[in-house]
Amino acid sequence: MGPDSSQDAQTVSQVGEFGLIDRVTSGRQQSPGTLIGPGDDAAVLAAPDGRVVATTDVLVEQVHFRFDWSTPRQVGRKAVAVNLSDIAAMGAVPTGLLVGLGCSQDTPTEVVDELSAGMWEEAQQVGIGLVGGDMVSATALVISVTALGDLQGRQPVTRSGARPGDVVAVAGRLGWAAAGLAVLGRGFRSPVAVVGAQRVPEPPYAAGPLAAEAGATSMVDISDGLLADLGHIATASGVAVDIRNELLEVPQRLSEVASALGADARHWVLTGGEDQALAATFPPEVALPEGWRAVGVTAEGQGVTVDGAPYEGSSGWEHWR
Ligand SMILES: Nc1ncnc2c1ncn2[C@@H]1O[C@H](COP(=O)(O)OP(=O)(O)OP(=O)(O)O)[C@@H](O)[C@H]1O
Ligand SMILES: Cc1ncc(C[n+]2csc(CCOP(=O)(O)O)c2C)c(N)n1
Ligand SMILES: [Mg+2]
Ligand SMILES: [Mg+2]
Ligand SMILES: [Mg+2]
Repeated sequence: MGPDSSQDAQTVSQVGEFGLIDRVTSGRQQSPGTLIGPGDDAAVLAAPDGRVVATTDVLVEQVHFRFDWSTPRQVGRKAVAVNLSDIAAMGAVPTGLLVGLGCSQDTPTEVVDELSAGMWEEAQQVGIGLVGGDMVSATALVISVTALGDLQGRQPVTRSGARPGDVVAVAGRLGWAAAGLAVLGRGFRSPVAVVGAQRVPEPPYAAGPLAAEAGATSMVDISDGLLADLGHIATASGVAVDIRNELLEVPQRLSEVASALGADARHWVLTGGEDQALAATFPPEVALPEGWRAVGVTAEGQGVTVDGAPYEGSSGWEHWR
């Protein structure tokens, strides 16, 4: 953390808006592409490629995280990770982050310090920094992260380029965060791996640019569920997607948690969000890049099926549903 502008302060209202901004911005090492960082009316980042990739995801307390389930540092990491995975899903690398934070006046300054520390931790995994943001009073704790990225000369990999006959592949974990959500939801707080996955995703950041270089025809990150997010590729590309159960590994760890809870591990793998894995389609002649595994195929048609049949039940998370 940067220097404490008010050593004995307990809440954000005692430090004030600008004190809070000082706390989270001072003493931070920005990446060399940051021409102007926090402190002016806007940041200025180098855009080596001439194009800028931009994405925003908002996280709300009680909807996306709970402080009795996760520490503020873990929430900070997750808020950044879910945005960095969207950059990766375009085949880009991240260049900088902007963070909007809303919190009530009695929020302990330590919570903001730790959120900020978590965001910086995740940002530094990919060598970037927080170049700006905003702080406002709010009735619920809300975090809005905007990530910017660079395509490094590659074409963006959209959701709309899949062709019939492509191979559907994934990189990263599937179902782990959903299993962790089930564990936490039943009141267990044990630090098992799946709970760790729900608290802090580990998106396969490098797999996005690798897929783009290998010639992926479409790509998406899995925030809502494999079937739900492949549905966006199916719709945008005008193809049918079929997931093959025999290709879809259900990790032993998930099966163990599922049998302890009386749940279905395969359902978590097919429909669980928040692992921020990547799913992409590749022409059949392409060798899958490192970290990618085939899970299905595309065909003429529409919609997403599992072994040729529509999936019974919800295919993933949808707000307000
Ligand atoms: N309020 C909005 N105004 C304009 N565009 C929006 C708005 N909300 C979402 N979008 C756009 O709609 C598209 C789909 O958004 P969505 O949030 O579902 O994607 P995502 O961020 O990949 O998924 P998730 O939020 O589950 O991580 C994105 O291109 C997003 O920028
Ligand atoms: C307290 C609590 N309750 C439920 C969940 C589960 N959850 C929330 S949002 C989401 C999908 C991605 O969201 P978005 O589409 O906004 O990116 C999922 C699976 C959670 N993480 N924490
Ligand atoms: Mg979104
Ligand atoms: Mg996404
Ligand atoms: Mg979503």
